[in-house]
Amino acid sequence: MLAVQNITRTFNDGKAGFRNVTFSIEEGEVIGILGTSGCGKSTLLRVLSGLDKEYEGQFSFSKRTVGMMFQEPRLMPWLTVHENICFGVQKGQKKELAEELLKLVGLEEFADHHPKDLSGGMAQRTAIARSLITEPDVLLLDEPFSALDAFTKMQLQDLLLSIWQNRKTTTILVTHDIDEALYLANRIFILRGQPGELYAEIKIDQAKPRSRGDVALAEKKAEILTLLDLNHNSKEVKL
Ligand SMILES: Nc1ncnc2c1ncn2[C@@H]1O[C@H](COP(=O)(O)OP(=O)(O)OP(=O)(O)O)[C@@H](O)[C@H]1O
Repeated sequence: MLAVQNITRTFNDGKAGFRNVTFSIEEGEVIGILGTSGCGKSTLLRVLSGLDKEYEGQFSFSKRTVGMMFQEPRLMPWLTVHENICFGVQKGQKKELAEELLKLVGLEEFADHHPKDLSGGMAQRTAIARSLITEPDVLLLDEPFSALDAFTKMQLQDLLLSIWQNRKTTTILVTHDIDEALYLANRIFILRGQPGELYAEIKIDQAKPRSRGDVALAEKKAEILTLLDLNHNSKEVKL
């Protein structure tokens, strides 16, 4: 579905956002991208989305309709929920899909509300529905739930999971949340350094839905923390 070969993004000031990144993704996979702040995760997603064309190296999609979602919902304040979902779609088109998506994200009763009348979680639900209206082959999600409280976040992770179970949309999820990546991803890529490079890949074989308290996932979490240099053995802490 996606083959990325040795791509690097260097900015005008000569600094690279990330470098020498190579990977490939199969159709229907959910890929989590984890890495500490500033290692180039958002930059990588911008390149893959086509928003940023100033990169070296190559990547190709075998199919390519991309849906994108960001940390903040980026809704048009003067449009209703329904109109926001259909934004960019020709008038009168995709009517049934819009209704289906409203139901899917649980906002049927709020279709005529404006963004100012929505909670943060409802606004992100609207953004999820909007990213799906083009029926994308791949969803690119840049920390989509990181501004939400813990409970809303878990609800929306479950919503994303049910969307994936229904549609098997190939998904790349950039996140700071290791538990989120472990809950949703088939593979997790760890970026490290500044500029970031692909440092490790962790495969998560557990079938979905997964239990958030799964012992095997906890072991993977410890492995990831070690890879990120964040798993400090208490014996080594000097006071
Ligand atoms: N337009 C730009 N011009 C110059 N440097 C940039 C630009 N955009 C990003 N960078 C730099 O590229 C590096 C990677 O930034 P990026 O936002 O991709 O990191 P990130 O891993 O997504 O960080 P965070 O997790 O904090 O969102 C940073 O050092 C950043 O300052």
